[in-house]
Amino acid sequence: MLIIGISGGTGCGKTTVVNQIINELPENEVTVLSQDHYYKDTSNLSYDERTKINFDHPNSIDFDLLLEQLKELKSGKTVQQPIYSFVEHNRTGETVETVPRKVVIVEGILVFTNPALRELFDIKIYVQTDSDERLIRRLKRDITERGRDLDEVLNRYQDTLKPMHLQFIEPTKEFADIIVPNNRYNTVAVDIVKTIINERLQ
Ligand SMILES: Nc1ncnc2c1ncn2[C@@H]1O[C@H](COP(=O)(O)OP(=O)(O)O)[C@@H](O)[C@H]1O
Ligand SMILES: Nc1ccn([C@@H]2O[C@H](COP(=O)(O)O)[C@@H](O)[C@H]2O)c(=O)n1
Repeated sequence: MLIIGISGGTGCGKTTVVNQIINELPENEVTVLSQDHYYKDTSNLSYDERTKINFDHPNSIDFDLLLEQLKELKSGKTVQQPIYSFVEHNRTGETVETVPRKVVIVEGILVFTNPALRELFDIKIYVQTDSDERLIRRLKRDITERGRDLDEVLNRYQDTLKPMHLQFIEPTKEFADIIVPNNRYNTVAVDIVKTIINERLQ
């Protein structure tokens, strides 16, 4: 099994790059663990309290569960990945059955901040996109897909997202084996990643 970590700031295009990699590889060869599904369970808090959580700080992530499930996949076991709702700011209580495959991708803004997780990655990829471009993408996505409005996204950007990006995410670029520039769709980089994956699988 080849375990690939993919990180980079919000809106940089991690999910898009993951989907491009999946499309380039044979069907059923890739399993994805998304850090977004491992936000801590906060059912003990009210909705208003949940909106105030700093979702860009490593403490918001249940790294214990993410690590445990990644290790289980590595040992050939199927896991139940939690499903998260960005509208409710909480886990839905449902899970998705996730099977071990030749390639396991773990993607998320904070996955390179955790040393134990970093140790498990055979290849670390950082997707690099300018912050203005990321903010524009984030605004469009959060308004159309995550039930947010302009003020919510901009306030979160100023209050937590930008400072956390500079403190925790950007510095983890130094751990990357490959940096993918993604201000534009970058099919050349995806081709290179595909070639490396195929070489490592032989
Ligand atoms: N290279 C790109 N050029 C333009 N839009 C992009 C590009 N990559 C991703 N997007 C768009 O930006 C938004 C955020 O991308 P996404 O892959 O969800 O980022 P992330 O997973 O890093 O938050 C999505 O709407 C996606 O379609
Ligand atoms: N309830 C939540 C949880 C997280 N976020 C934001 O999601 C971003 C990470 O996801 P990407 O897919 O964009 O990498 C992160 O920046 C959090 O601020 C949220 O808005 N609400």
